[in-house]
Amino acid sequence: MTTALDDARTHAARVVTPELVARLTRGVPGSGRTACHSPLTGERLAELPETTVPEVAGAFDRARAAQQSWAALPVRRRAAVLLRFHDLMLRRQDEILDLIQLETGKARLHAHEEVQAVAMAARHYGRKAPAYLRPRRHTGSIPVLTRVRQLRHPRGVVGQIAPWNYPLELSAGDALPALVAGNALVMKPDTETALTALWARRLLIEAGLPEDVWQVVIGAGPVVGPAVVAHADYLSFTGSTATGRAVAQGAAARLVGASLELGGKNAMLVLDDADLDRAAAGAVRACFSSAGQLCISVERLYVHQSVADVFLERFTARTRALRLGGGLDWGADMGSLASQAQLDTVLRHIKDAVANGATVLAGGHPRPDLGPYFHEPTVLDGVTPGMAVCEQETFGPVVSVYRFRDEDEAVERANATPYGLNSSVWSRSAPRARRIAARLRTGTVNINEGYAAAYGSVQAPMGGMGDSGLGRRHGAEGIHKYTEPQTIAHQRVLPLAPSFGMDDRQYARFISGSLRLMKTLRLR
Ligand SMILES: NC(=O)c1ccc[n+]([C@@H]2O[C@H](COP(=O)([O-])OP(=O)(O)OC[C@H]3O[C@@H](n4cnc5c(N)ncnc54)[C@H](O)[C@@H]3O)[C@@H](O)[C@H]2O)c1
Repeated sequence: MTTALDDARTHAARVVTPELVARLTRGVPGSGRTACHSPLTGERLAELPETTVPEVAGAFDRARAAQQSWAALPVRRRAAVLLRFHDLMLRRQDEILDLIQLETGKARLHAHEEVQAVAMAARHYGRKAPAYLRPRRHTGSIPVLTRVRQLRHPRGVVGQIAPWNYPLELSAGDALPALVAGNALVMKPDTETALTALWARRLLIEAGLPEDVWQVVIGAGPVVGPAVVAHADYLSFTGSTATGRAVAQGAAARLVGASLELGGKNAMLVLDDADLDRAAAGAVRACFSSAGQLCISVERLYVHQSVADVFLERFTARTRALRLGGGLDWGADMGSLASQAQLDTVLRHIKDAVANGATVLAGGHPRPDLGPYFHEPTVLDGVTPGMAVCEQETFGPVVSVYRFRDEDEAVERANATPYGLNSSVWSRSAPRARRIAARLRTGTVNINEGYAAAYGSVQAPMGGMGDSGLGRRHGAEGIHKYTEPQTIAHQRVLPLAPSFGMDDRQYARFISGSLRLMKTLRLR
């Protein structure tokens, strides 16, 4: 009889062949050697090049040289690469789904969320980049006489640092707007999920990206990360709040910009008029997608006291029914945690909560029979302030349930965290839900959805308030951050200085008169 571990080993050997690793790592600078592992087995998946600090500088040199001719292409030519990438990725999605599952341990459905998100970003920026980057006219200092055009130049070489939890979305998804804006890129993925980022890079090269425009460097975060920060013209960081602060300090010292997509402790509010079946199903998805290792997943569930018992019965029944597994097929609803460190945090948070009086309504146990880092989806009740699970991001399949009396209390408690990434409100009354949504201090709010409605709306900005970060991805903000706006003002006929024999006083009067006239004519 084969075990889950035997199956995972067989899949790993079939998918991650030496030929694939050689093809994906071609061009990655690295005189050292490191390795990535599969959470499904806990064993080595592939040996990878390890980039030294001087080699990171070399990657920036190559990217800088390649950026010139990439930026000189018309935007439409660059955008066409994204559209071809979109088609290629959808055609070859099984390859990347296998790889994401092997590198992260997540269920195929959750790996597919990444393919969907990256396809949407590729299509959005592939179609809209020419409009986002088009030169704009503005009303000048003296209307008609001052002609103003605003250009958007690429920043140069963007340094991108990515985590392991959504390795396709947080590598390629964030790279696409930077590249289409005319930048080159030096990316440091998490070593454990570097193959996924490298697969996306190789596919973009097949779609027409010049080889050197996207460089990948691999190595330990505290070594290679600061080397990226030391050379980049702009930084795009996704990861924990603690590391984000260090990156922001490095960027500040060099006076380069940075966008920081950081952690969360996201709340879901179930109001007394919510559709409880829909809310229970939505909560399962919002809490346990990618085994809760999703920055916008729900870790705090606030339920109106009048519906709490009914809601909890339905929610816990659905939670217990989730099928756990690590097969490279569509058979599991939830996969593994990504590492021993993730499992340790989950075990520590549950143990601390239970020791201090919380009760486990569903789950609560690791599942070593399925693989080394599997853990049941877990629902906790009776969690109180001071418990680790109440204050800190768990980043795992653990949610705490709290009851509230009225809207004001729900909003106040949902906002009582330094984080401000995502939240969700469940109600049958749209005006009521929208009113509450506007009071929540988070970068995105979903109504009658956990996270996907806002995240999937790639035209609209997504990002965090407070300790959840700075800057936004998606939409205009998600591409304009990768550009330097430049204003070119052309003064025609009348100079902006005393002229035509006027002295300073006459000139000042003339200007004041013009300002009044402009106000009367509503010209500015
Ligand atoms: N807001 C978002 O969009 C978003 C998305 C996904 C994950 N996250 C957050 O990411 C965290 C989980 O990811 P993680 O554990 O990989 O985060 P992390 O901060 O440990 O690592 C993120 C990346 O930074 C690198 N790094 C580590 N030390 C560094 C340093 N000193 N300088 C520069 N880079 C360094 C790592 O190697 C990795 O590539 C969670 O807090 C999660 O909420 C946020």
